[in-house]
Amino acid sequence: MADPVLDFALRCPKAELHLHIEGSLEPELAFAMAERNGIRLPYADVDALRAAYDFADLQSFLDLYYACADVLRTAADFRDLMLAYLARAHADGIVHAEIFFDPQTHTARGIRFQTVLEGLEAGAAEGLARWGISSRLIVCFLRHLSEEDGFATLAEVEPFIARIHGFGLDSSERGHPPSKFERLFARCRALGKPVVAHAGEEGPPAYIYEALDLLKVARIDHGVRASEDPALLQRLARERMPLTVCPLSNVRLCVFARMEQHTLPQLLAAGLNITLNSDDPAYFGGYLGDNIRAVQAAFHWDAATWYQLARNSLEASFASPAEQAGWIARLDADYAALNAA
Ligand SMILES: Nc1ncnc2[nH]cnc12
Ligand SMILES: [Zn+2]
Repeated sequence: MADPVLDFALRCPKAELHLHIEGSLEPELAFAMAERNGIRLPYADVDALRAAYDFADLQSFLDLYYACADVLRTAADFRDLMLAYLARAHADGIVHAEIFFDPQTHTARGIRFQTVLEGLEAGAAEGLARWGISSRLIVCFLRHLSEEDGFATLAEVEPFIARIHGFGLDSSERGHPPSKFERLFARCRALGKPVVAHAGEEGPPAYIYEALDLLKVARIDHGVRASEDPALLQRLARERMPLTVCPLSNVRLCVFARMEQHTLPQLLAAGLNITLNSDDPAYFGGYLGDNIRAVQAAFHWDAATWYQLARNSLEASFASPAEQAGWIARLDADYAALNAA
């Protein structure tokens, strides 16, 4: 490859910490599942579905994302979905992925939580066997639904709690502040699990404060609107709070008109603990490698910046200190080889 810095950024060991497995459903796979499950998607073919990926905001994306998730019916569907994602992740140097899934999207359609979990775990086990890629599952609550609905979902999750590595909050952000879920997240933490939340994607900086102070999150998902609040930037930097930023997602959902207008450079300059992620790669123009290429084309970062981003992702993961140390040793070796070349 002609550009050694980009080559390093693409190949070095890294973690993906913000990935919705339902958002990795490629149109080809969606149509294959629709056919085998006897479902009609409201699009003529793969091209017509892809042509609908023209979003004005988060809600316009979510409407399509939930409609497509209807093809996921059996444990085999969830397994295939997971394995397809892990294949792409492995190709992008990802050694560890923390994967969101939305149980309410499936249980509301009559699919049992256990079916979803077993399918995802089967895919994860196969990904580990084939490529050595490690993964963890994070249950996300849909914030457009009530806290009561979230508690009912948590009751379905609890028999399987040892197999769940954290809890998150996603879906329509505006009008659904983190404070709506304060009691639910207290219960998740009492179960001994770390919690994360989408905040400051479309919502205001106040939602980021609420995620920190009321939900007591270990990471902020997105958080890009923190750039509007200097005091918040200072706090996030001081606390070394990880932000799982998803650049292509932000452009596709019109948070920023162009990649060049993304606030990533400001967030980095403010000393924030930034990680890069793909969010919903089937819908937003690509996987982590595509995000890295798009960001590098816009900002031309040096190898030290890419090293730090990869390191941040490994250190902000919920993997054990021993696992992290092993991956960081490999990252350090790759970085030393680049600098020696
Ligand atoms: N980018 C995103 N924001 C909020 N909820 C989501 N669910 C899937 N992708 C999401
Ligand atoms: Zn997300």
